Amino acid sequence: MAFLYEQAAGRLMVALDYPSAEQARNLIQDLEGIPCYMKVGMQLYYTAGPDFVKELKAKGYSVFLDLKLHDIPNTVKGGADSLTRLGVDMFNVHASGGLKMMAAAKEGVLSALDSESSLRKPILIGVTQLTSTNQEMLNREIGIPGNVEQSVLSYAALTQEAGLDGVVASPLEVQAIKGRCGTSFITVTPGIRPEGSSAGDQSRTLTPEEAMRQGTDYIVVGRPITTSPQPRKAAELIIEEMMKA
Ligand SMILES: O=c1ccn([C@@H]2O[C@H](COP(=O)(O)O)[C@@H](O)[C@H]2O)c(=O)[nH]1
Repeated sequence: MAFLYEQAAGRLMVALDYPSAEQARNLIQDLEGIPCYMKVGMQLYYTAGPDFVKELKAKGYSVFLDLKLHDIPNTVKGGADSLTRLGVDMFNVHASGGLKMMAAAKEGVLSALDSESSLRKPILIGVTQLTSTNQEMLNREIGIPGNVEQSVLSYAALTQEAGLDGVVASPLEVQAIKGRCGTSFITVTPGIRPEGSSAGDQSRTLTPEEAMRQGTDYIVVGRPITTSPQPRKAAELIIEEMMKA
């Protein structure tokens, strides 16, 4: 049972979307002992920076740095080099940046690993279509024809061609991605909403149990935990649901 619990908890990524390190530390203290992944996004990173990532690593957490790099290839290569040296366990780039940009990110990872033997290789993934994007937005605002799943699949295939390890997508697309790219191609899925919780700005959602049943590797959960009056209980309930799948 303890093994199953640890396995499930290790596939839960808690999104530390806070405006200050202090607020993030309060949640981390509340979740102490739960062996989950911690996800640092732009809000926290822009204020707390690399030192906060180092603090999480010193506490023993696996860290997903969700900065979604998107720039010209040379710049992304430099960014990827820096993030690999920082020691994050996972980071991402936008697949819409294209094949060369994603390949450059991988080159950045490899150049850092070549120059410092103590570094570990981070998992590098591509963002397909944001889980807040719906069909109408995709076609009318973003200007991509076809349905969301087709776009997600074509970005997943491009990400794999660039040599990356997996993608960020909605749990609704996991089976199609695994079917196209293989089961070892990693899926990281935000857009997770336990029964009865508000979707907010998310469009393509499933519950934790449903997402796990789709075969996803990691689920990302922010507000259902961070805005709960009892964050630890919310996280424990999500892990219980994950274990049911
Ligand atoms: O397509 C994407 C990519 C990243 N995210 C991030 O995941 C969390 C989700 O937070 P919730 O509060 O559970 O909605 C957040 O940090 C996003 O930046 C995403 O939602 N969708």
